[in-house]
Amino acid sequence: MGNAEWTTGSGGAGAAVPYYGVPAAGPEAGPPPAVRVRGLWKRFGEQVAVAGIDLELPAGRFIGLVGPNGAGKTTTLSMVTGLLRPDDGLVQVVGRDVWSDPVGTKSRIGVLPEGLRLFERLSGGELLTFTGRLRGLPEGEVEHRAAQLLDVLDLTPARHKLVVDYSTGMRKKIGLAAALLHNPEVLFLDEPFEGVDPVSAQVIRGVLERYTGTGGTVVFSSHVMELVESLCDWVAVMAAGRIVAHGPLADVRASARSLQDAFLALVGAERAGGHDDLEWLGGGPR
Ligand SMILES: Nc1ncnc2c1ncn2[C@@H]1O[C@H](COP(=O)(O)OP(=O)(O)OP(=O)(O)O)[C@@H](O)[C@H]1O
Repeated sequence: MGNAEWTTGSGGAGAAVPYYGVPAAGPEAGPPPAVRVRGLWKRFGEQVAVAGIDLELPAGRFIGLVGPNGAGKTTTLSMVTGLLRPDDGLVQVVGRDVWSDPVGTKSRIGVLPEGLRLFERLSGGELLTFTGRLRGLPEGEVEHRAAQLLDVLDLTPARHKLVVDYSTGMRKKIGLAAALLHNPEVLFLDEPFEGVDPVSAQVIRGVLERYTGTGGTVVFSSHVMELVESLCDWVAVMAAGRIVAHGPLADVRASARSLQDAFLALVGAERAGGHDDLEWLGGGPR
């Protein structure tokens, strides 16, 4: 382990959270982190979706937010990107308070949300033109960037096709193009590779690697540990509404053989094993 393990005091419930990165810097210590979250809570009725998390994600990294189903990843990303109002807590993105300065923040971020809703009756090309103009980009610049993004994402042949007729993977790619068009500082992606074929996944991956290689920050959620391990250099692990570990990939993985093993140890490997209650399944009585 590269850095000493220490506790953020996160969770609001007194939980000790392994943190493997550098200590939080004061306001005077250089550029702000891509994301800073303090005491973030969200409940849906009785259900606590996010239980008072603290989180600091450094800029310029490829960051994976991982966790089992229902861990609170989508709820967290929604609150961090200004799509869902927190019950309590502070969210800053590149030093700006998301909830007191939503317009300023949103001009600096790109978002590919879960269940992306697009303007179905526009073509892919029209969608990008519309998005670029909404973002306040000059017309010529929008056309230039849109043409390049369509080309890189293999969507040029489909640029005149209506979005409603796009496949799942094509929708992810046009959504990614729309999120990148204004060259955001931080890109948030909820399950960007879900339903995407391996060729398209490789294309998306190439675009994201180029983006982080030139200083952009990617924060994406995923269940696919192999993918996170091969792409990310920083990981945050969520379980039951809390951050259970975060830091550089190698440190979160620590001595485990893989991120998958470290993940199972962190979120409870016993859940992955015991199937004693299913004695009737398969060879049992019908
Ligand atoms: N709008 C909502 N109303 C009620 N409960 C909700 C709502 N959104 C999320 N939840 C609950 O909050 C918890 C966290 O959900 P969330 O979607 O954030 O998890 P997740 O980690 O993104 O899960 P998955 O990996 O399955 O997408 C779950 O128990 C979920 O049922």
